[in-house]
Amino acid sequence: MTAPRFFALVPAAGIGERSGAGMPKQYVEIAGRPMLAHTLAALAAVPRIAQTLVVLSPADDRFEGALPGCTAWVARVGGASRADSVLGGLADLRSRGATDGDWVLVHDAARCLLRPEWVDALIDACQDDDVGGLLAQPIADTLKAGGADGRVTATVDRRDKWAAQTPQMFRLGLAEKALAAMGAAATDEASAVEALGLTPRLVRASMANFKVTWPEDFELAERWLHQVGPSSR
Ligand SMILES: Nc1ccn([C@@H]2O[C@H](COP(=O)(O)OP(=O)(O)OP(=O)(O)O)[C@@H](O)[C@H]2O)c(=O)n1
Ligand SMILES: C[C@](O)(CO)[C@H](O)COP(=O)(O)O
Repeated sequence: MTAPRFFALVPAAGIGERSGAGMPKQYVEIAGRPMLAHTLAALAAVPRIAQTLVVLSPADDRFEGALPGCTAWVARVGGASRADSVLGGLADLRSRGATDGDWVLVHDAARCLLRPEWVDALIDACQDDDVGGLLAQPIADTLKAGGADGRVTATVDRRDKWAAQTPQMFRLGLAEKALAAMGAAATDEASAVEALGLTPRLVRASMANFKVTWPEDFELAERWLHQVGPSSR
């Protein structure tokens, strides 16, 4: 039996509506480079990852101009939801020779502060696991549930709560089966795997691995990137 390989899959087919950027947020420049370029550079710095596949929207006309010379594989198979885009990417990986037993690390294009050492920590923690797992961060704030009127409806016990991040690492066959069963309702791979009755492993990362979502997040990401410095990207 051949050893499983590790592939990264970066869904980058979103429109970035909440960011207010007026363009897909993965192409907004942060510290002089499109956000997507930072994300791919972090994954390229992980020697155990055999190859990274970027999933773009079929209508994407920015990628080649924004990331010239990019050596990642590209598949224009993005769908209406993140889950659809990931499923399209998994099928593309399969068409390139990946098999059920290979590991796939799905990572949001929008988490551009990823550090290679967190990816290594995830792989170390999960490569012998029966299920797989994800980077995550224990909740540090008191958690409130809110109603449509903008008022608190409850304070939620935070003691066992984690904020799910990416990469999320599962075997190709399991990720495909789980996402196909749950469909667009799956906001991440782990929730789809959980719906099959399995328990993904939580691997602590850092708050710095946040997802650029809102307009103010671009400046925050830029500040972090300047602190980390270009040499480690
Ligand atoms: N149909 C979609 C929706 C999202 N994504 C990707 O999934 C990641 C996480 O999604 P999110 O942060 O929600 O990005 P957007 O969907 O672009 O943002 P918004 O919801 O504000 O429109 C992003 O890298 C995004 O490009 C995708 O590939 N295909
Ligand atoms: C996958 C994810 O980043 C984990 O926190 C998140 O679920 C993506 O959610 P979004 O609503 O598509 O941004």
